[in-house]
Amino acid sequence: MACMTHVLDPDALPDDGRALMAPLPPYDDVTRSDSAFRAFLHGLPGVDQVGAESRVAMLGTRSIKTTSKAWAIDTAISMVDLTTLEGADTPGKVRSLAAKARRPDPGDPACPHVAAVCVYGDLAGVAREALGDSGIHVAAVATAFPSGRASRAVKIADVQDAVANGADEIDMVIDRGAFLSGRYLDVYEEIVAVKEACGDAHLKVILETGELVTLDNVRRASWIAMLAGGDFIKTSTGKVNPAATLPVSLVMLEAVRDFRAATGRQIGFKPAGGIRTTKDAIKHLVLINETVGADWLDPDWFRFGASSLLNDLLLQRQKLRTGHYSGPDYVTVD
Ligand SMILES: O=C[C@H](O)COP(=O)(O)O
Repeated sequence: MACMTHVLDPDALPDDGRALMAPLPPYDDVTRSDSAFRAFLHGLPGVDQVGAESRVAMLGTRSIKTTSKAWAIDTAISMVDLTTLEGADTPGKVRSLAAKARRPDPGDPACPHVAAVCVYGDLAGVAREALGDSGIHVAAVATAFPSGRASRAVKIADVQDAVANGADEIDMVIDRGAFLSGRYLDVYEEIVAVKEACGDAHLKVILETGELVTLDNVRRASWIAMLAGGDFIKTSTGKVNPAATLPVSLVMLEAVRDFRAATGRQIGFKPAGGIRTTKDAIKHLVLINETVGADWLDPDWFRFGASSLLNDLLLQRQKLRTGHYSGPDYVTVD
């Protein structure tokens, strides 16, 4: 992953922990108090929900040529965080997922590998070992995923454990209870603390947009996560419906676009949960291209969090190459 600039300037840190929370200019002042932060977040432009829905509906009707489709499928494969997040996960399941991540189509060496394997923290070591020097990242969910209901100390220990086990990407959940009761600074401070605990691991901040009620809240939570130093903002855990809807993705993409324009710092975006078809993936690629541009069309800056999307991408890829769908044993159905 390309080097990302940390939002904090370590040389500027006085002794008290609060200084750890100074975001980049021109926003260095907005977290000085609860009321200042609330005023900033509620002063962000309101989201036109009807406009967002009609824009994504319009983009969803775009057709793409067969040659572009082949490119889009391979690009989407290279952006998948291949995920298993079940209580019944075993080391064997993670090893077989890692094998699939490395060689999604064992019959075609030209098929790209995925971006990352995403697991619970206790299985990060198994994934790390199985992925070896493939260049595939190990992402671990942490901070009492998916509810986020635990003390901060427990969440930090969860992150440290996942990193010690070999995760180089941490997918944290925000405290939605704090967010929805207006305690924005608490949400912010927790992300800052988790980022510190990540060390060199990159941090994806899951907003769980299906619980945030409005698109205005999605915009506010995106800004909290970006100001706090998240490397990526991510829609959902995959455990709550609705998850990665296109209007939500549009709002979050606008947030990363506006944040880069204001601060010069680029933040990645990861829609996750409920993205199962090649059609859904291509709609997202069109949305990126139209909203933030080609700078984000790269696995360093865009990921799909998905457990079964890869299977459909492989089926459609095979269909493009051979003109027909392969038998049911061509992809593992999981
Ligand atoms: O982060 C990824 C999600 O947990 C996967 O959700 P999904 O099973 O709906 O693809």
